[in-house]
Amino acid sequence: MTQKLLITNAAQLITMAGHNDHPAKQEAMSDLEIIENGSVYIEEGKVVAVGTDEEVRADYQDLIGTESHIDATGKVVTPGLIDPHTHLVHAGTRENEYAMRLKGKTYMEIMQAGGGIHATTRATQAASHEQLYEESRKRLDQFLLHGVTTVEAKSGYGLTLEHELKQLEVAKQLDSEHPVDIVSTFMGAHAVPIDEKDNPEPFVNRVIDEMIPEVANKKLATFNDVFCERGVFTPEQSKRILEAGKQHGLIPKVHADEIEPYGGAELAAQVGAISADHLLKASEQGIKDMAEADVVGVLLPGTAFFLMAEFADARRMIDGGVAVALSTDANPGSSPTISLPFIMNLGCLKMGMTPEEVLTATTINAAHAIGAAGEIGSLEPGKKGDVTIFNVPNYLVLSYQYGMNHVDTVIKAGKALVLGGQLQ
Ligand SMILES: N=CN[C@@H](CCC(=O)O)C(=O)O
Ligand SMILES: [Zn+2]
Repeated sequence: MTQKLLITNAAQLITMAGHNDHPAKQEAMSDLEIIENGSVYIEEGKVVAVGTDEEVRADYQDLIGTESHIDATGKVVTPGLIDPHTHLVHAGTRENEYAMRLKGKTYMEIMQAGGGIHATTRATQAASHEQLYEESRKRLDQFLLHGVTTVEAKSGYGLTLEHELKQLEVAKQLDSEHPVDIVSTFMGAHAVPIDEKDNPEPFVNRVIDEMIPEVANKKLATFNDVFCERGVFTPEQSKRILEAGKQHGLIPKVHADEIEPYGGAELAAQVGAISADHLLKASEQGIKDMAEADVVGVLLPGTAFFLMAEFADARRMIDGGVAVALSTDANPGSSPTISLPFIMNLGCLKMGMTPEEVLTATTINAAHAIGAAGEIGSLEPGKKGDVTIFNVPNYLVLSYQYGMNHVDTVIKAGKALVLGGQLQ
């Protein structure tokens, strides 16, 4: 039987149409392409028709009132939200470090003393494939309940070939078994193993000579990411790792200028990265380089919030011509949340973004940050039938009422998986 779904009469249908070739920049980030009293028809997982209720309803009258009909009267309909930067697959939590930070220890001090990423690495190495799968599956359910239909997921808590592969294989299995789509990133260069911290070169060489070829050979990742930060990987080491990935078809991404200005944004532009992420301390030159090289700036305000750091200057980046996307950075150390709607609140309240810009940043621009704008990120004929319906009368309420989950319905490839805020 043909799979059909008709969504009718949304108070606002936010389509985000028209930005498939390039991410939205500057004024275009405010261009939501809203249809009032809008309807969408999805068939076999793909969007077929988008328009006013009058236009669309006429062709699909027979579905009204059936199981294949969702009445969105009084609600806001958007493309399924996309989270373009997560550390989804990991074991355990680090609330003990949170308590230490509240007493004055810094994130980097904790990491350099063997905690931080190293603590989660120990837990992730010790966890079985099944344990990691189960922990991560629960997080994916939470993402779905918060309106997210696609996430990027990084490795980087394995730090050996065996355990990096384990993380990526868990992500692959989740991608095929859980309705939320996963796009994978290899991040073997997330930290230098603590017992090698005084001599990182052999580890850098293992990432380049052993891990990257094997990950690429097994087709376990699309992207290759590196934590370019003082005390972690230098710009020179990062560049070697990213160039090596390119040789094996892995597209570069950079954890850039998170703790201090370190040339990460400049490096992302130089190597042709698809995105540079964090950017709290990005330099003027780095922002200029990113705008010119079309590197998407993935901003993670949850991390600044949770590390009690100064927020990235989204306003300066958008005005300077950088296409901005937003993400949770979901991870156990610097941003233990899966709430993309809360990240949207922070985008407005702490980074100078407008309600229109944060919607663009979590839909079409987020799709561009993971190279998926041809398939997701907007509601246009031919795209995946991924839809989020919010129980609010207009989109301004989403960024105005903060810390709340207004998600009512989530549709993945034409199938309703969340109804009335509940997983089905
Ligand atoms: N900054 C580097 N990596 C992660 C944090 C990882 C962790 O603390 O476990 C991030 O993006 O914030
Ligand atoms: Zn990260």
